[in-house]
Amino acid sequence: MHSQHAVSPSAEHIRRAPKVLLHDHLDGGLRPATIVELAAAVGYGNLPTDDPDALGTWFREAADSGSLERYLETFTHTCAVMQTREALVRVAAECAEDLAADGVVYAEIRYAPEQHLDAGLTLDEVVEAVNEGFRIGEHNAARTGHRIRVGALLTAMRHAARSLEIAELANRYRDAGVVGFDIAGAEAGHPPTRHLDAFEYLQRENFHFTIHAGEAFGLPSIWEAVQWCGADRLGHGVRIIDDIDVKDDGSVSLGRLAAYVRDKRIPLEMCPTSNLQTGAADSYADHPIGLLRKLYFRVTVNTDNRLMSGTSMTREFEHLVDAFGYDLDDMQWFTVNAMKSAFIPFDERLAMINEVIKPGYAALRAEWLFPRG
Ligand SMILES: O=c1[nH]cnc2c1ncn2[C@H]1C[C@H](O)[C@@H](CO)O1
Ligand SMILES: [Zn+2]
Repeated sequence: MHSQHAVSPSAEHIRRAPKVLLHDHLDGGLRPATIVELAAAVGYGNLPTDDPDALGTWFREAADSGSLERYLETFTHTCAVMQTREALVRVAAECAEDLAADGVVYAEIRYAPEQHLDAGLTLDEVVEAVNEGFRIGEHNAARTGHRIRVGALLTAMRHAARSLEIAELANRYRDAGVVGFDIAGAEAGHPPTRHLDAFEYLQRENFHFTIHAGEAFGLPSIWEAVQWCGADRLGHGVRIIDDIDVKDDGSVSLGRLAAYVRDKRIPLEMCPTSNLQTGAADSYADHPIGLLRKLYFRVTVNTDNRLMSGTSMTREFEHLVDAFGYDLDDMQWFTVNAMKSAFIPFDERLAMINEVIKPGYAALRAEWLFPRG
């Protein structure tokens, strides 16, 4: 029997397959050439180099330190050039265009509005500029035949004290382009429970949020995010693996927390390349995503920071195909998982799955039936 299922998808297949991205930072995905141009326009003189190629390499190498704290230092440069309305509109538009060209059909892009106030913008102006950029990017992408929908997640920085204000901001724009809330930044020493008032506010408002947890710090951070804060999803969550015991005979037992996360279908926003750079995993083949997928956790595949990780959704899937032998069915499984876990309304998620994602994979799977010439 000739079956597409046994065929490893090519890079071109992977790029054309519909993909869903839930965890991607706006300030971690700029085009190097755009950073150089914006820096010149706003007079930012601290870039390590003005050559776009060299700058792209610099970001990847600087982020490849094995430490989340050092990784996060590289964002000083991207945030520095994202302080004006024009810059934010442009960066957001290019983000949507780049993702659409990579075959992403739905994306939730996060950023921290509080990091874009240095030149005098208000929080509301930041949100409105980014939303405008996403709409422009969606429109431009559609004109080139790539349809994408982009929603914003507003991030509060976990070392700062503005989380309630940012949660209120997110809720204010919830029917105007913002689909949820997030907490990011250095994990060790900044437990999510410090931001309980923000999470409780969002719960009272029936709004959605995800929390970066279990990346640089282990199970206690995941436990707090889930059981104290009520996170709808976990950013990374890789350390849930510490609560899973694989015995020599291959049998597996889950601790209480891992069982809870799986039973409740709590989505894990996994970002393999980012995890290798910050030291949360040693290699693609050793990345917990392989075991978690086998155990049917609600795993999703994400880019985190395309600039710092030199990655894209296509590249993340290429690495996983190499490491675990995934085929188009696996890709569809990850993609449907992600769409089910999105923060847009249920009927829209279902329509994306049934009208866009499944038909897209079906068309790719059927290609072997037709001669190519
Ligand atoms: O992987 C991450 N973990 C924690 N914080 C992160 C990660 N990637 C980016 N950030 C931070 C740096 C950005 O400036 C901020 C908002 O996007 O979120
Ligand atoms: Zn992140």
